[in-house]
Amino acid sequence: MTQSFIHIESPNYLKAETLGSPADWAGVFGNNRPLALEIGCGIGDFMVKTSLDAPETNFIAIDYYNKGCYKTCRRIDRHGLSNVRVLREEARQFITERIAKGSLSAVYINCPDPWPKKKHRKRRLVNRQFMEFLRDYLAPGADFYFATDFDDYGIDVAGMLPGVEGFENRLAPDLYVHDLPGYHLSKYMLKFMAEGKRIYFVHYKRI
Ligand SMILES: C[S@@+](CC[C@H](N)C(=O)[O-])C[C@H]1O[C@@H](n2cnc3c(N)ncnc32)[C@H](O)[C@@H]1O
Repeated sequence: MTQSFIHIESPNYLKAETLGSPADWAGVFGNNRPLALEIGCGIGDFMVKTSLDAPETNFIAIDYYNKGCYKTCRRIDRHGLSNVRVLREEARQFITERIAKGSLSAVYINCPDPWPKKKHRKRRLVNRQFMEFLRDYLAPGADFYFATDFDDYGIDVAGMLPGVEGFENRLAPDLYVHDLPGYHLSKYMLKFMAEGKRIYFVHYKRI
């Protein structure tokens, strides 16, 4: 069955091709506040809760899922949020083309696709190569958050990050925790927790 493409009519929905490379985010938001990015925002529930907590931060929420962007925009608009913009974009391409190096104050990745089959693991978004790529776009002191319900993905990322230069573990001596006070729970986290699964939270700082 083919899914119909939803046209998104929202003042907070942007088309990347209308932006510069890198984009002028201060111009987009009309201020020079810190710039945070959520990759794979899904339906936008985490983004709404997180951006409501931090009105002094500008947030970009991206997902390459059209319906997710639509739902995220609906939520953002309903809450009258002016500090979030949504784009239907693939993470690596978007960051490369639209984000200035050293400019992100935080990156959030919640429940990225786990690609559970061994032969598909190389398709996972977060690995050493991705972290070395992302490192250049983070400002000094920027936060990196990763959360997954998938044991093997959580343990892999938690075990890989200490070996990536330029990051400091904010949860040390733990490599990950199953409860991160103050961090909002996303739709997928809640779904997996209801199934009795534990979430692996990882939190690093760019040094
Ligand atoms: C399992 S869902 C989780 C959604 C949400 N973060 C949550 O926790 O409820 C993963 C989402 O990430 C998006 N996604 C996966 N890889 C992506 C990429 N490379 N760039 C942008 N979005 C991506 C998918 O389209 C999907 O909406």
